[in-house]
Amino acid sequence: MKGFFQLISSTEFLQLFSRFQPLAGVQIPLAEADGRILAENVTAPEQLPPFSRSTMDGFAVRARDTFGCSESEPALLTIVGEIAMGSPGQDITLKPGQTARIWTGGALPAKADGVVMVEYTHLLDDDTVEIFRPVAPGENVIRAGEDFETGQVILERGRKLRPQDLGVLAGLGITTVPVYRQPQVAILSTGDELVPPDQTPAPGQIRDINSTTLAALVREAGGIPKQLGIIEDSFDDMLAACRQAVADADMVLLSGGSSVGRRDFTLQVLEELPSSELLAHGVAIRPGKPTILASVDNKALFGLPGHVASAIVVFHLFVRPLLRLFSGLPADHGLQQIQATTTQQIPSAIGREEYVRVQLSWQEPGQPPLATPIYGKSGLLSPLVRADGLLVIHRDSEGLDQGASARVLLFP
Ligand SMILES: Nc1nc2c(c(=O)[nH]1)N[C@H]1C(S)=C(S)[C@@H](COP(=O)(O)OP(=O)(O)OC[C@H]3O[C@@H](n4cnc5c(N)ncnc54)[C@H](O)[C@@H]3O)O[C@H]1N2
Ligand code: MOO
Repeated sequence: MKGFFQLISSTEFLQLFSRFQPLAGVQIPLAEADGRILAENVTAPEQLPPFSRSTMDGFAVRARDTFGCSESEPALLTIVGEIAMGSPGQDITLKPGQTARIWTGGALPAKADGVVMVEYTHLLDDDTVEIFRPVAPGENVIRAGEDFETGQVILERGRKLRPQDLGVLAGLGITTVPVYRQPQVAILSTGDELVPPDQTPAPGQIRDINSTTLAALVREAGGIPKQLGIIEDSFDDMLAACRQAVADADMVLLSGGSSVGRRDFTLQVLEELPSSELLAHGVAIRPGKPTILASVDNKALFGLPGHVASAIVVFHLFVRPLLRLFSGLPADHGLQQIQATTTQQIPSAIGREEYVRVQLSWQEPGQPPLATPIYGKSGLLSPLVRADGLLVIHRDSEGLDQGASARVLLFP
């Protein structure tokens, strides 16, 4: 008799990922690097900024020339020039008692170490300025290399690039970036009852939901989804489709046909693929028990449960971590987690880790949010549409009392 699950724990399931490696690195244009994961450390090839710059409009000074000055006893300085924007400040060297006009972002003249804001000055004539407030050395100046020094590691491998990171790279003239290749994920739905969303189902048929939800989840997790459509419950069709999918993608998500139904070929198909290794068939979680994982070299094939909610839950718990591993990130779900307080008793059966869809309501600041379970069969989407996240109940627990504190994984 085929198809009895050999349930492993969610922790054991995640440990299976140790056999997979991140995808290779590729060089991409800086303009396309937002949100991508760095595949190498990046060091600064030069200083940023390359020269000391003023942060204010005013007068570049030798700070000690302003010491002790005030409204009643201004310092008198001789204006020896103006630093035009984009011109090298070092063309001018300040001698004691001298100053130069400067604008925000302008390059400091040689020997200058501070800038007096124009508000605290008064022009006596074209060559002489009164200074009413002293400045300390370094005041109103960003010194050369203050952001980054030459040779400093500025961004580390495994970092998800953010807009400010791209700004640093632009500032340093790094216009191609080494990032991990994004995983290509083939998505296949199986079932004779399925029709594409743009078709009207005949009696007994339903529209394919999982292809759409899984593609969106893949994209959100940093992968590139390829929807390959619906395959009928035929062993030969499924094997051919999977062979092609494995050849073209880094990961294959098959939904439906993972359970013990008469025509559930997923397991056989995954076992039949050349060089495939079945890693798991069944995981002790609810929903999501009939989840399959197989590998073909460094490629992963998931048989996800057909029930629409189960497929989403399994994606968050297992597909997301492996997509992150392929992308160069830690092999965890990467979802935000919070502690929440239950508004009612939540029963659970011993033996399977339970992921309860919950709606959160926020109390006063500093108080944990309240979590209210939204019950519904795993073939329904409405509970997930209303839910903010998944509350986790340990597999050895019979459930939670009202007012208990529990961990909630937040949907991205
Ligand atoms: N006797 C048993 N029956 C079932 C068991 C079990 O242990 N013993 N497990 C149940 C659980 S739990 C789940 S989850 C499902 C898993 O089923 P399969 O992965 O084999 O998927 P199917 O049977 O093909 O479909 C289940 C259900 O989901 C609908 N479905 C499938 N694909 C899609 C799609 N792309 N879009 C929308 N809906 C889809 C399908 O029509 C079925 O209604 O098995 C239980 N049964
Ligand atoms: O475990 Mo199934 O995946 O309930 O829905």
